[in-house]
Amino acid sequence: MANLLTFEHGSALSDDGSRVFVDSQEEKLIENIDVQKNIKIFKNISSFRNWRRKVGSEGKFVGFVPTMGCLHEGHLSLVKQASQHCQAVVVSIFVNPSQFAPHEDLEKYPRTLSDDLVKLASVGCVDAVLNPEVNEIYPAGIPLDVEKQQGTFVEVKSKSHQMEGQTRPTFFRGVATVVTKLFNIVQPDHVFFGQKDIQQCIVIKNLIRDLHFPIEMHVGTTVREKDGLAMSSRNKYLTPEMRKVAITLYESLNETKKTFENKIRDRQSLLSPAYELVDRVTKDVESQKLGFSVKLDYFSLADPDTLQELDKIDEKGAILSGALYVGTTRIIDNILLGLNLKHIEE
Ligand SMILES: Nc1ncnc2c1ncn2[C@@H]1O[C@H](COP(=O)(O)OP(=O)(O)OP(=O)(O)O)[C@@H](O)[C@H]1O
Ligand SMILES: CC(C)(CO)[C@@H](O)C(=O)[O-]
Ligand code: BAL
Repeated sequence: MANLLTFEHGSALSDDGSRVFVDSQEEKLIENIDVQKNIKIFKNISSFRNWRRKVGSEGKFVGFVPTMGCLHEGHLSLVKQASQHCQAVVVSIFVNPSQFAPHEDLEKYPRTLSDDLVKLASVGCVDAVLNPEVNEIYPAGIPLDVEKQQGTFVEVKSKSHQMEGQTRPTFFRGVATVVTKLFNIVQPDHVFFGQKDIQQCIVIKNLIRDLHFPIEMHVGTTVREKDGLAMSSRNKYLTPEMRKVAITLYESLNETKKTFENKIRDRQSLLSPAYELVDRVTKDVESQKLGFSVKLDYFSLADPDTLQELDKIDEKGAILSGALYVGTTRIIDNILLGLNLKHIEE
């Protein structure tokens, strides 16, 4: 690596303005990623913009995968999808404070940058990683208490209060705000989000439309572990005992899916088997005294456009989703009934 200019402890600025890491642990990583695989790692928005301008002037389409890091195969599948649509792929790694409520896990959220970079390098199709500091993204600061916040925020009304929004009332405001900022910085042509966070996809679809972003959104199917558990960075929090129990959420959604496939369409008959399974597991875990508890947050059977809860599914289909606490870890999942992902994308 030529002409490194050290500018803060543990990191350096290469001559094209991209940031690389030079502490002893990561020195090898630079050779691996920055030189061999040619991933540019940007800490700084203005140096990213220089790179973006150059890529645009070469006539390349830019695909963008926003993440909070602690990458797994779900993220990598979006990266691969991006490389099929675009000549340049950007991944952001930014744990966004504004989508965490004060009681949530911002502090302990896994931050695994070195591992993430190795994974991205192994995919071989990532051109740039944007890893900004919180104060650059939020120049006015970002206290988690919404009442104390200052500056500019984005809300997608009528899509943010249902389902996930009931338990996390300011979550989608935080997501919409940071995604708007990231879209303004990255200026992508195509963006890639995962079905696992299906309501987030719907919020972003509306945001792109309402704010006239010239961006096409793609939704990647949920990548699952062998037993069916949706991959998720927060699965890291689960102990082996919790991990076994976590599959209950997907299994219960599948109970409802089987009922739907038997041509049943009314809410109560559809959701009963799911509630029964969770109830059974909740009691089992309690009686086995495993040292943690299981608690259902919600099941939702919602209209795919309005996100309103349905009493009956019609030809339009429905989003079946749920959230389950396994100990203090909250996992989410969903299955589409009678519609496909194209409907969510368009
Ligand atoms: N299992 C998965 N399959 C496909 N895409 C996924 C999967 N998990 C996450 N994604 C997508 O990756 C993008 C970045 O998500 P994020 O970094 O929050 O990871 P996460 O695993 O969802 O984390 P968390 O556990 O905090 O919800 C989002 O668009 C998300 O929907
Ligand atoms: C879209 C996102 C990166 C915004 O912080 C986050 O909500 C996520 O990882 O799903
Ligand atoms: N993947 C969604 C990020 C969050 O739950 O904060």
